[in-house]
Amino acid sequence: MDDRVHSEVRRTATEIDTMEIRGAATIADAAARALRTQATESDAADAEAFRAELRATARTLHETRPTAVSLPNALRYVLRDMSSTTVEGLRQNVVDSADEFCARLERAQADLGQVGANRLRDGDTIMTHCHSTDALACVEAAVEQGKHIEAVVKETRPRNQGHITAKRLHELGVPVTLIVDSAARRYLNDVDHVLVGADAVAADGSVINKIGTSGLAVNARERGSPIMVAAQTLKLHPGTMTGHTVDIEMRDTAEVVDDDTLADLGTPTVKNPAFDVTPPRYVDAIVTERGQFPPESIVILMRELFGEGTSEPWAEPSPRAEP
Ligand SMILES: O=C(COP(=O)(O)O)[C@H](O)[C@H](O)COP(=O)(O)O
Repeated sequence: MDDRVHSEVRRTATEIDTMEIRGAATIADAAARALRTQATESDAADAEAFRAELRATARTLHETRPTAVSLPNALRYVLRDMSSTTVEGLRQNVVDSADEFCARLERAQADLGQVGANRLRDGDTIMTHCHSTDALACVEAAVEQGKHIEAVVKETRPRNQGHITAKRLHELGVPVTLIVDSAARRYLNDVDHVLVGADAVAADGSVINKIGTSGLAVNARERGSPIMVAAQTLKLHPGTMTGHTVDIEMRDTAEVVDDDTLADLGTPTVKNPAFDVTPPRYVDAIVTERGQFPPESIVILMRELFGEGTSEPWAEPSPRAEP
C-alpha cells in the first residue's frame, strides 16, 4: 500500500478485502469515511500534495474488491470537488462531501425502503439471497407499515451471509425459515416475492449480485414468483453506458474447501466466483430511492444521474480550455 495512506484507512481497506466490512452500501459508507479520515489527518505541504495523497488513498480503497460499483461511485462523490488552492480548503471540501455522502446514503436507503414496502402485502412471504441492507430496508418499512411478513432465507454458501439476514429479520420480528441454497426451488412455491440487493446494475438492466442470484431468478420466473431488486442509485454502474463490463470477483478457494479436504479429493480445480449477472428479462422491478423501474428503463435514470459517463475517481481532471 502507498506510504501516504493513513494507518486507519489501511485498516479499512484490509477489512473490506477480508469482508469484515462487506455489502455494497456498507463498503461505500466505509470508503467515504476513510477518505474523510485521510483528509482530516493529512499533513500535506501544499494543495497539489494533498490532491495526490487523496487520489492515492482512493486507489488503495478501490483495489480492495472489484465488483461493487458503489465503491468507485462513493470515491468519486467524495473527491468531486478538489478545486480549492489551499490545503485547508481542500480538507474542508472532502470532509463536507464525505458527510453529505453518508447522510445521502442513509436517506436513500430509507426512501427506497418505502418504495419496496409498497410492493409487499400484508401476509406475504419473501425469499432472500445473501445479505442486503437495501433489501432489508424494504422489509423494515413494510413491518413499520403494520404488515406481517415472513421470510425464507437462503444460507448463501460459501460465506453464509444468509445467517446475517436471518438474524436481522428476527430482530424485526419476521418469522424466518432458513434453507440450504439447493432447496430454493422447492420453497419458491411458498413465496410471494424474491427480494435481493445488487452490487451493480448495468445500463441494460442486468443485475450483478451474489453468486446464485441468477439461478434463483430463473427458477423464480419459472415458478411465477416476482423478482424484486432493491438497489439505491449508488449501485448504478456508469461505465456500462459506454460499453464497459462489470468485473466479477473471484475469491480464495479456501472459502469453498479447506486444504486437507482438497488433497483428499485429489486436488480438483476449485472456482469461487463471488457474483453473477442476472439478465433483465428475469427481473420484475428495480426499486430505488427514486421510485421503481422496469430493468429495461434503468438507463434513462442512469443518463439523468451521470450524463454520458464518468472518469475514475482518482483521475486528474481534464485540463480546462483556456478562454
Ligand atoms: O451481494 C451482496 C453482498 O456480497 P458480499 O457479501 O460478497 O459483499 C449484496 O446483496 C449486495 O452487496 C447488496 O448489499 P447492500 O444492499 O447492503 O448494499
